[in-house]
Amino acid sequence: MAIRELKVCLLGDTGVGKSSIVCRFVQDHFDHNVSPTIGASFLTKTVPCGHELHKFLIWDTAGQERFHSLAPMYYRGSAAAVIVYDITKLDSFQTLKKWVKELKEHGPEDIIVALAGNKKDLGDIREVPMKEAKDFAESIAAIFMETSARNAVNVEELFQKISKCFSLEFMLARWFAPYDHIKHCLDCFIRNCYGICSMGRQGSLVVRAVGLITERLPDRIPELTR
Ligand SMILES: Nc1nc2c(ncn2[C@@H]2O[C@H](COP(=O)(O)OP(=O)(O)OP(=O)(O)O)[C@@H](O)[C@H]2O)c(=O)[nH]1
Repeated sequence: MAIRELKVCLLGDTGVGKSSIVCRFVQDHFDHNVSPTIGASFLTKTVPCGHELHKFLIWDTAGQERFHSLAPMYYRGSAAAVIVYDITKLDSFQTLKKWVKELKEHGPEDIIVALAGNKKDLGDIREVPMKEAKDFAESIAAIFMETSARNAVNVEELFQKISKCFSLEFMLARWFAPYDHIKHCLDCFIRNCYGICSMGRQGSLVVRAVGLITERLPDRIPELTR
């Protein structure tokens, strides 16, 4: 099975639970007395996604203000960023908005952004209404989940959602989106040829996809070349 490497960074205020989310995802473990991250830490985990394997290269950044200037090193070149806030701390949601702005201005152009409202288990003392966060996520086309690293709620699901954004079907659909006239061909391609094409760099994959469409669906060539 082809392996796709996905660099992912976690951003957000200190104490919101970034390291705990990563620890839950990678080791299925929760530590009540985790120390604040210094600089950043790095972990990996490989998960299946359809006919592919996705290897997450996870950079868990330090939330303390004194480390803020290091963050670009980690979000640069990232395929996705998980911005974490603590649902019991309104301030951490304001910080999240600053991260969104910074990523928009200085982050990779096509980065996938996921917002995680952590400590869902402390819902009775929440300060950030779920609807407000969800609406904000929608307004910036971000993935949204409320998680609990402590109770293992939605952590796996969060990474699955990110993973899906890099699945073959999803990426092909994104690349071909501007070409409405070959949409039907693309649908046919996905239905008929999925699993045959080799994974590679984006360009070679697209070339191969178009090659397969023209080979298998010659009657569609006029649409492709219109
Ligand atoms: N109740 C509850 N506590 C959590 C949860 N996730 C993390 N915590 C606690 O919150 C505190 C901070 O967690 P960390 O994972 O260190 O937070 P962080 O965002 O990595 O912090 P920095 O490394 O300083 O940026 C720890 O005491 C954790 O045990 C959660 O889902 N629920």
